Amino acid sequence: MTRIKICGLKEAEHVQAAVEAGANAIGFVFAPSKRQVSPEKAQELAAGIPASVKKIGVFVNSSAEEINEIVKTVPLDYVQLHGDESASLYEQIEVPVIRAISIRNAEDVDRAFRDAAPLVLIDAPGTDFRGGSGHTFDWDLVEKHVEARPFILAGGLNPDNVGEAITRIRPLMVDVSSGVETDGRKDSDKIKAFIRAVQEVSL
Ligand SMILES: O=C(O)c1ccccc1N[C@@H]1O[C@H](COP(=O)(O)O)[C@@H](O)[C@H]1O
Repeated sequence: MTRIKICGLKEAEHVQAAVEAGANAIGFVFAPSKRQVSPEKAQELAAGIPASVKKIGVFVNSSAEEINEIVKTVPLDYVQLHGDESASLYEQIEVPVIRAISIRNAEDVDRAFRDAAPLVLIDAPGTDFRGGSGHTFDWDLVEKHVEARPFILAGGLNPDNVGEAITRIRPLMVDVSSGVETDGRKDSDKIKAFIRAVQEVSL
């Protein structure tokens, strides 16, 4: 079944809703963002997440030292890099890297599918921040690459469009933030609806 990441969580009730509904991964944003959490808050939230649910930290242009310091505080399983980090940083980080690449054109898709990171995430370009814009990108650009390697799909997903995304480009994992919010705050009903929508199409 397609795996599910719910990103940008800051409150225990939303973490609980995501875990109980069947999320496979929870994302904490440590980068500048309206969804940013402190390492201490993420540590507290992570304590309530079972080991089977992966904890993923989102960073933009932090150094390996800064990232590894947070990995010591919060038991992260992966770090997701959304900035201009080079591949040489990957091996300096203590947990596996998910490389996020913004897709504007076919060259960006080629670059994403060639990246050296253990996992790649393809996303729409950010607006105010380096991700989490709530916008989709042109999924047609990806269709010819989908067999090349497993990938994570992000960017403007929501309970209404995630089924079509899975059917068309078959990602390993789908990742959502804006699409499960109401008025800028996570919404437990939308989190559950998103997870249900993935489960229905993945049967
Ligand atoms: O969510 C953020 O605020 C954010 C800030 C900086 C970098 C990445 C961020 N989030 C990631 O963006 C994508 C897509 O989110 P959306 O569903 O379109 O809102 C997702 O991978 C988040 O992890």
